[in-house]
Amino acid sequence: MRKPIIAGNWKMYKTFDEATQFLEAVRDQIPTEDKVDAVICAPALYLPTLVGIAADFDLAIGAQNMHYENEGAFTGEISPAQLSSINVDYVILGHSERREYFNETDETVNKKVAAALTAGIVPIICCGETLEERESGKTEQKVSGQIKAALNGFTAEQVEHMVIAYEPIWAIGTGKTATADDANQVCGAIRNVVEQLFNKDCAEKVRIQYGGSVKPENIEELLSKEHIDGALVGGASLQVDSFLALVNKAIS
Ligand SMILES: O=C(CO)COP(=O)(O)O
Repeated sequence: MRKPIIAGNWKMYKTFDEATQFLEAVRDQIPTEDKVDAVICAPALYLPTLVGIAADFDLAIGAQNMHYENEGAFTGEISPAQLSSINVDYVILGHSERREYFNETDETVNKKVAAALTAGIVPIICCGETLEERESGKTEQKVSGQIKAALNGFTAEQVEHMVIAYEPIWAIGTGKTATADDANQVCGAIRNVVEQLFNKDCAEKVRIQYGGSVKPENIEELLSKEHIDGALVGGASLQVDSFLALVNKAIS
């Protein structure tokens, strides 16, 4: 049985005060039983403060990106070693917005996954197809290619602790959710790829999230499906009430 993981991706939203107030508000309401992993992936600027606030309750803090080198002349970048030095637990890698606007490629995602492992940070590896790819029947081909590239060079023991997020690009921030059955089918295809590349045990252990217009109203149906182990949530993770509702629904 895989433990569900609900991760909020705040993207480039919230001021510092809004971010700290969110965590203070969540502090006393987050479920204490160990039945769900709740994560907030915040703007890098706030990570040390948020890690400090969340240290005494059940919320993990993640970054939204990082470089693959631990140090160097890379102005404006943040390294895996720097993230781990402030006890960041997770990092989102290969989000479609980074692939589209910031030249993230399958190759850099693969290097970043390796760097995250070395730094002891759990990667949340994103994949997903465009509307055009979906409509031309290329969804599984696209997603399998991204996952094969991202997982190239690792062992089953490493991969089983990673998180994969299937986020169809056309469903991100649009209010259009893939149907639970469609999302489950693609998540199942990803699990098959993991089984082919590694083994059945690894495929059964790796957690696969769905992302794209997830909200309290649709999360239960998504999570009721065999291959969907959680959600990577943008808009609905920005309000305390909806984030908590998502986390609570993941355990009920
Ligand atoms: O991109 C996403 C999470 O990484 C999804 O965003 P929305 O939940 O706002 O559609």
